[in-house]
This record gives sequence, C-alpha cells and structure tokens, in this order.
Amino acid sequence: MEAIETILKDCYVLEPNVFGDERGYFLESYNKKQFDALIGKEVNFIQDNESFSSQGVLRGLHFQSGEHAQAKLVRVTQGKVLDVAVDLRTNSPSFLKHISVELSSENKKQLFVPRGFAHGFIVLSETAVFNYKVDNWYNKASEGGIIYNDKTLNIDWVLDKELLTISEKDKVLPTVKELFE
Ligand SMILES: Cc1cn([C@H]2C[C@H](O)[C@@H](COP(=O)(O)OP(=O)(O)O[C@H]3O[C@H](C)C(=O)[C@H](O)[C@H]3O)O2)c(=O)[nH]c1=O
Repeated sequence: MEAIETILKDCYVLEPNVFGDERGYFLESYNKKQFDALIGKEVNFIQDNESFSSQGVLRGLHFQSGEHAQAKLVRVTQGKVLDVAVDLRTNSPSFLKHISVELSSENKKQLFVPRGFAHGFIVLSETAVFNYKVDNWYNKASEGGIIYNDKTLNIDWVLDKELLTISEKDKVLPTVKELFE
C-alpha cells in the first residue's frame, strides 16, 4: 500500500499493492498496521458502509458534526466515481479547499477523508458500488452538509446538471456562507 498526502492536510490517496496472476488478482484492501503507519496516526474504523448508485447520482456533500464526526476510508468496487473531500476545519491551512479524485474498480485507489471534512461523490460510470469504512457510528441527529453547487467551493462535478440525481435532503443543504456565517 502507498499513500500520497493531497493538498488537503491529513487527507491521503492510497494505492494498494495488487498481486496479479493467471487467475486474476489479490490485494489487501485494508491493513490497520500499514494504514496507521502510512498516515502517521491511529484510526479505529468501526463501521463498514456500502452504497449502490446509477450514473449521475450525486451523494453529498455530507459530514457528521462535533463528537460524532467521522473519518472515512472510501473506495469503489464496481464502476467509477468522482470523489470530493472538502476541508471544513477552520484551523487548517487547507480550510475550505477541496480535492476531487477519480476512484474506480479499475484504479483501485482509496481516499482517506479525516474527521472535520465534508465528503461526496458523483457516479461517472453506468453504475457504481461505493464502499467505505468510518471511525464513528452513524448519528442522524448530527448530520450536516453543503449544497453540491456551492459558489464558494465551485466544485466541478464533471457531468452536466441535467444528468444529476440528487436526494430531496441534499437539494436543500446549506451553502458554505450559511454554514459559517
Ligand atoms: C450514512 C448512513 C445512512 N443510513 C441510512 C439513513 C437513510 O435511511 C439511508 C440513506 O442515507 P443517506 O441518504 O444519508 O445516504 P447517503 O446519501 O449515501 O449518505 C452518505 O453519503 C456521503 C457520500 C457520505 O460520505 C456519508 O457517509 C453519508 O452521508 O441509510 C444508515 O443507516 N447508516 C449510515 O451510516
């Protein structure tokens, strides 16, 4: 496994070692000892999640606030998504900066999204299976988010607006300005 820190402090792209042979391939998708050493801190994941979406589905931008904040280790096991992480830590040198990275079953890349970030993705392939680990329990009452087309963040979601499918909940998420005013 290799880890490259992104322009967002503490946010890493990880690439597993893939062992291919005539049967196919093997990889360790998560190894606590290696992962903690690569990112330089201990992260105790306690819940695995999976979502399935069709092309144009945009989930996010979401976070859980306060003591319920979640760090996430995300990957795609079928299809391709554009994954987006936004640093919402007001004391961070990368506050309100974001990164976008293509995660796919082909490139097998993973993204570590620390606590204090908003996270979302849009499905670029016909369908996608999105798998991720979180280090804190789901807590509906602490859920927050930022509207996907926020003007301050100005995220390029690649697909045309008319192709997007967004939940009713996500359509009414606040802007950055509303969140931090
Ligand atoms: C996140 C979550 C959801 N749920 C239930 C709540 C709803 O009845 C249903 C769908 O939830 P939601 O519409 O919030 O699912 P997503 O839009 O995929 O939310 C996720 O999308 C972005 C990409 C994220 O990074 C978060 O992990 C998460 O917010 O699953 C649970 O039971 N447990 C959970 O941990």
